[in-house]
Amino acid sequence: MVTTRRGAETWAEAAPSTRASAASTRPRSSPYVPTPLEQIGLAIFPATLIFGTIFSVLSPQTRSAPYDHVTQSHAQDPTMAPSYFARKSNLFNVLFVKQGWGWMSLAFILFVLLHPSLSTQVRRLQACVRWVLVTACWFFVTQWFFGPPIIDRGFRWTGGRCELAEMEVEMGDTSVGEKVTAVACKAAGGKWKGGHDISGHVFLLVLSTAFLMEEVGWAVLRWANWREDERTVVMADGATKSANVEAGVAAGAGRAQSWFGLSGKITGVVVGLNLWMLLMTAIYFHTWFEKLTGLLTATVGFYVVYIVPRFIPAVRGVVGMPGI
Ligand SMILES: CCCCCCCCCCCCCCCC(=O)SCCNC(=O)CCNC(=O)[C@H](O)C(C)(C)COP(=O)(O)O
Ligand SMILES: Nc1ncnc2c1ncn2[C@@H]1O[C@H](COP(=O)(O)O)[C@@H](OP(=O)(O)O)[C@H]1O
Repeated sequence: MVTTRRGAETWAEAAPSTRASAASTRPRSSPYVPTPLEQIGLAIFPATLIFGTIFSVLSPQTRSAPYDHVTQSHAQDPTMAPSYFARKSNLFNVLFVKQGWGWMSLAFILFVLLHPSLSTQVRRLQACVRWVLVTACWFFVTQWFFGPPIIDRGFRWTGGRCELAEMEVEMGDTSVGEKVTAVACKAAGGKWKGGHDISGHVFLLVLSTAFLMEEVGWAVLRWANWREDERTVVMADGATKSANVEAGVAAGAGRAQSWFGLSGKITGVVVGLNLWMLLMTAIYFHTWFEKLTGLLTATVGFYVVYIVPRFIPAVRGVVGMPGI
């Protein structure tokens, strides 16, 4: 907790002049990189992946369970799988992650509609624009990108193929090999093998968690004025200023009320489940490199939606910034 000269006051209770002088002496964060607070939040993702990967190597139960490199999973038989969470059929995977974008979107919509910090139509609209952008990113990477999604295109560019499709190509149907996706291949009973398979689970779980952390985190921090907003932005004249100069509502407007509200708490549950399932993917599925590329792909989406607007004023004018 940050205290003032008198020692007993919290940062939020301090006089505005005290906070202003502290802010002016504090080094400014760069608009080109996440703030120190965001860096702490984002570090959770690589830390979870590293911990899970190390755990999978050290755990005798996990190491001794048979692993299939084509399906990127351990034996699925309940008597042989190292854990309930090592099975693709586990309920958290089937009902939660496989519908993960839907759950994240539901939590977000509830937050936009119910949380008092998003009191104006402009704030709600800009939050929805950011959702459309991250949803387009998810859609292009995992569902469709003018044909097969980016994950499937990457798989084929790196030499992967559907074994069944290859057979058909040999029989003269050359169009099949070009059009096939992981879903189509598996549905046709083929084996999707040989390429680099970016982890869709890592991508989805990281991007949707980072999205909720940005949207709910900054909105609640400013609403409660629990901590000084550290974000900086590049203005149209090239000057770098605190993001507060563009804020429509004073920080701390909701200090006397419930900070998170029901919708913020629901978001917390989705974030908690996401992180748990990210850990399970880290322990039981994929190679470390496929998890890393899942993380990097999500990081690109995060950077475009949340950091780029800070240094391109025209983009910021359209998408806004959470909590501002
Ligand atoms: C030409 C311009 C086109 C612009 C297109 C813009 C984007 C439009 C998006 C339209 C759809 C939005 C709908 C959003 C509502 C939903 O949430 S959809 C319902 C829920 N579905 C999911 O959440 C599916 C999530 N699952 C996955 O993404 C994948 O299953 C996976 C987890 C990433 C991995 O799958 P595997 O099979 O395990 O590999
Ligand atoms: N945490 C998890 N729990 C259960 N299954 C998981 C999982 N993480 C990944 N998987 C499974 O591992 C495979 C590869 O996942 P992805 O590429 O999305 O990261 C998928 O198999 P299926 O496609 O056969 O369902 C997926 O369901």
